[in-house]
Amino acid sequence: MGLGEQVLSQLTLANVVLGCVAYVALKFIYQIVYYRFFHPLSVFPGPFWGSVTRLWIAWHNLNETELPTVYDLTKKYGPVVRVTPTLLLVSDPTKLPEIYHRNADKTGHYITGSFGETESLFNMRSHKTHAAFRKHAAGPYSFSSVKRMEPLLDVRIRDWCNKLGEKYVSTGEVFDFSWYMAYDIISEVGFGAPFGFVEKGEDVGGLIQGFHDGLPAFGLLARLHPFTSWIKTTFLKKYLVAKPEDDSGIGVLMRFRDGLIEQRLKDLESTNDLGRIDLLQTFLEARTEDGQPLTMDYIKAEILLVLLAGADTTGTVFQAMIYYLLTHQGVYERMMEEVDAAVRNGLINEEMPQYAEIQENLPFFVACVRETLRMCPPAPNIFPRYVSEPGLNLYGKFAPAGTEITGNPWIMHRDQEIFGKDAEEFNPDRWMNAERAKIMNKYLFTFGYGARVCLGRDIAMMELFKGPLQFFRHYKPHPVHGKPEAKFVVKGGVGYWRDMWVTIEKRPLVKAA
Ligand code: HEM
Repeated sequence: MGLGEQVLSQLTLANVVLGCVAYVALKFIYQIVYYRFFHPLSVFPGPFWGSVTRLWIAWHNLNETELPTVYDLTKKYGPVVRVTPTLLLVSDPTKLPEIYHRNADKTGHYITGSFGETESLFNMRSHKTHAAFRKHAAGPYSFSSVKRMEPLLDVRIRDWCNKLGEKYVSTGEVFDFSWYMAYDIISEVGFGAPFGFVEKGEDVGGLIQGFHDGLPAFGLLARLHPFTSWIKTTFLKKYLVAKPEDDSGIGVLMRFRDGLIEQRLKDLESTNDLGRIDLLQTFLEARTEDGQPLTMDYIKAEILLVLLAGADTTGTVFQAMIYYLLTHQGVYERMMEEVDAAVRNGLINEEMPQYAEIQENLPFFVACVRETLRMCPPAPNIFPRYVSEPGLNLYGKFAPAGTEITGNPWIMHRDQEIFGKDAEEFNPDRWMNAERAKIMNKYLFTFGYGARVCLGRDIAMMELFKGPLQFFRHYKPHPVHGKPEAKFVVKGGVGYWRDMWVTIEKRPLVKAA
């Protein structure tokens, strides 16, 4: 029998299966040995499984254990930990400028799919492409535009405060302090009308639920990115990429967005000037260098991003602030004394305090907001970038160009060198010293860092200074006993509070003397 025939005679189904299994096993062993001992990042410390496969971080992400696990690892291994075969997690905030410099490209972690197929600013990986597109969005999001939106925010905050009075103070009803005001404000500044969360007192159209349901896919797609890029080239793509036809998850928000845009285009058919100052209108009016409008797919992606990035995040910070003040009675009392004195002395408008007045006259209240943003960033996530040429020296070890590198705001904000020995504690006083506050602000990572920093930061800050202030002036929240304890959960890299059960009582409203 010839050699060929001998080989063919062995080609049974069992042998083929065995061969495949052996091939996969050998490849896996090769990957383990290579990544653990020969890869350039093998000089950095990290957990065994994390350093040889991305499945380790994906698994923790899915189990909602990624944040505590990697935080513990930074305590064990120091300021740089290898958390995937190709990704270094840095916990030292002074490294932020080197990681997030202006030419740093985002990595494949920002793969599109979980939020739809078209790239928004958030997903654009090349810093050059991003810079070209960010120009179009910079105007609408600029501080002067946001200042013009302040009266819109005032209307929503007023509505919300009234609604709370009607629905909860008069009945004494227990409720789960939620994001409703934040969602209505975002739709007001984004599309010129509230979603109606406050009005209806419910999660309209299941949008919040849809967002939360979409988070595990967001986290997984990103963490398994070389693999998910490949899957997107196969027939399985249709199961990975969110689309408006989906019954749950991000599809719900996409349908909602499409309805809003369709309505706006219809309205524009009857008149060219709707007198709108919302973000949707500014995107529709934006023109490229050669005078062309932005494509509808791109506008849709940006508008979805406003919904995804703007509402839940601010709502979560608001919830966190309630939580910290409920659990730090002394801080709450000091904050309220400052607020009441400022109203009595005519330093802030007694009906609706304005953004500039708050910043100027309520230092301790402002410190409480900043401390909440430090302690509880609503995206306690990884934000990876590629190290660019010629590579990066990290505490005597070399990370070559192309290495993926990231910080995580939740971890960086607990750095004791920058934020103090009590960095794990909620202590707004740390912000009361101007010199110290300047340094801490420099390394605050809640809104990202560098050229890709959050575009909606001014909108969020205005909302976070005004909304909680009005709430605390009008109402005193009380924790509810006999309900599950409030818990900060992180899904797919996005955090939110579960079980923020409170009752509220009306406070006697302080007036100007
Ligand atoms: C407390 C509230 C918010 C937090 C903590 C937050 C956080 C962030 C972070 C961390 C990034 C950068 C991500 C990265 O480096 O990959 C980002 C980007 C972005 N955020 Fe926010 N955000 C908030 C509110 C908002 C609001 C209210 C809007 C819109 C109305 C918004 C719109 C955006 C946009 C458009 C980007 C992409 C910017 C770019 O890549 O050029 N965000 N946000």
